Amino acid sequence: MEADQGMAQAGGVPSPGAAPDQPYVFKLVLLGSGSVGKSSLALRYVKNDFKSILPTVGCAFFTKVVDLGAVSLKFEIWDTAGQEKYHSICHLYFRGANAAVLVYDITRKDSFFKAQQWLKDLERESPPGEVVVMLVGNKTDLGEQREVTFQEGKEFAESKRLLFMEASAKLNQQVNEVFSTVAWELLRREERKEGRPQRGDAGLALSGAPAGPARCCAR
Ligand SMILES: Nc1nc2c(ncn2[C@@H]2O[C@H](COP(=O)(O)OP(=O)(O)OP(=O)(O)O)[C@@H](O)[C@H]2O)c(=O)[nH]1
Repeated sequence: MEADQGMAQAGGVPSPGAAPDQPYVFKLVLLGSGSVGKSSLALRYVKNDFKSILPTVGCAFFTKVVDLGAVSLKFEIWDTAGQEKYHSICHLYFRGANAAVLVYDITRKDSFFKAQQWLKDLERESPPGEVVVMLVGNKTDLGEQREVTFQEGKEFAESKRLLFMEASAKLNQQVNEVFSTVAWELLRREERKEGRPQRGDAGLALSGAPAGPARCCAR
C-alpha cells in the first residue's frame, strides 16, 4: 500500500527518549513475505479500515500516537514490500528500527519459513535482543485453510525469544493488542535504560527479561 500519512525522510531514523513533554518516538518495521497482510495490519491499526488493496511498492510510512495512560509514544511504522524484487531495497529500512512486527500468513507455510529468514536478516543488522520483535500469524479468519498451527508459531517465537500473537486484520482480531504489546515492551525497556521504576504489571503481559522468552502468546 502507498504512504498516505507523509513520506519517510531519507536517513530520518527517529530516536527514542524525546523531551519530557514529548512522546517517545519509536521506529517500527513490518516485515514478511508478499501478501501476508502487513499493509492490512497497519491500515487496520492506524485507520481501523480493511481493503483488498494493491501490493506495497517499495515502502510505505505511517505514524500513530499510542496513548498508554500515564505516558504516550509515537510509532513511525515502516511498511516494507514483501515481494522478492524489493528485498534488496527494503532491508535498508530496518536499520535503526526499535521494533519489528514479523508477519506470516497462517494459511501459507512458505510465509512462515520466510519469516524465519527475515529474522536472520534483521539479526544481521542488529544484535539479538536489541530490537523488540513480535511474530504475528495473520489471517486467523481463514482457519479452515490453516497450514501453520498456533503451537508451531509459539514454539518458534519462544526459541528465538520473540513476542507472539495470531491476528486477523480482516476481522480486527488482536490487531491493537499486537501493537500495544510492542509499545509496552519498548516503554519498559526505555524506562529500564533510564533507570526509572518499571511498570511491569501495567497493561498487557510483558516479558520479564530484556529479551526474555515471550510470555505474551495469544490468538
Ligand atoms: N482473509 C484475510 N485476508 C487478509 C487479511 N489480511 C490481509 N488480507 C488480504 O491479503 C491480501 C494481501 O494483503 P496486504 O496487506 O496487501 O499484504 P502485504 O503483506 O502488505 O503484501 P505486500 O505489500 O505484497 O508485501 C489482500 O488481499 C488483503 O485483503 C486477513 O486477516 N484475513
